[in-house]
Amino acid sequence: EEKPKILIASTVVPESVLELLKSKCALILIKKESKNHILSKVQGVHGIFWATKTHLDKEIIDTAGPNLTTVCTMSAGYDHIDTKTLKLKGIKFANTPGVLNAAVADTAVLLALAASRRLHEGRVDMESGNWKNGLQTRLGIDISGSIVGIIGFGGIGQAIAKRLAPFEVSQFLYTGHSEKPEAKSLKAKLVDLETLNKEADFIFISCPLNNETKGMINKDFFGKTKKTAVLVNIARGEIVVQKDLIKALKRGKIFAAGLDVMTPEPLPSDSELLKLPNVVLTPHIGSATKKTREQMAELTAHNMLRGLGGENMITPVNL
Ligand SMILES: O=C(O)[C@H](O)CO
Repeated sequence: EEKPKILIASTVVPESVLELLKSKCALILIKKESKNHILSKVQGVHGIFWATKTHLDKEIIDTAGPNLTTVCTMSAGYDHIDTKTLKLKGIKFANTPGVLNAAVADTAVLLALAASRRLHEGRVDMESGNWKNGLQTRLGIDISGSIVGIIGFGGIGQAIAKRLAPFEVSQFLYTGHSEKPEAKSLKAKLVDLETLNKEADFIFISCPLNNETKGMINKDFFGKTKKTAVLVNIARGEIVVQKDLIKALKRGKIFAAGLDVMTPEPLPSDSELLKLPNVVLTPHIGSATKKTREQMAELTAHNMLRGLGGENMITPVNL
């Protein structure tokens, strides 16, 4: 019996995971992130292992042809995948939720502390010989006693709250479509976005990017934010209207921002975001620890093998 063929669009899959896949499948490894290159290799595959930010669009899915039964993305987010076409064609689809919650939530805490305590500004001042006198010009915002708002209270949002609870937060607020049972032990309260915005001292964005959330954090939003608020985004850049955020930061409509995600990525090196003292940036490294990336690759591979074998995948997305 011939082995199923899978296209692996990635340069980041560990050797051990490639070995596991090789034992059961014929691998077509794509090392260039170019769509044309992918199009030239994808025809006839049974599975697609997607670990690139390139959009997996209708053209690629169509070009793969009727053999294709299983698509697995090595990411929690799947805004870069044309799930509508997958659904239409009855192609099975899985992502990697859960295994990255801790690493991403750690990054959120890192950014919240760094932004609220003006890490970037202080460092830049030191480099330019501007230590200044005393602490009075460097005052930050406390997490202890603060109200923390979490937009999107899924696995990552909850992991952020769990990490921050020992910092003596006074109240957690969250937004979402329904009350989460996990919220109870954290005494987190479901509110609408406007209430969260009005009340929160720290605002974390940890929801998926989709039609509902795209551009949701915009000029109107910043018009109602506390001037002392700290915004952290570890989700997707496009949830925020970046030019509105830049204005809000410049005009003191909010205190600071910590961003792991932005628009576009990579961020152009002349972006205004890089020039603002009250912004802390990391280059989309939320899940980037050795252990987490390995676990994501392993989960993707197991989903793939199960999908191809006609078994239930571990973390399927119900389209
Ligand atoms: O969605 C995810 O898993 C992260 O953004 C890394 O790709």
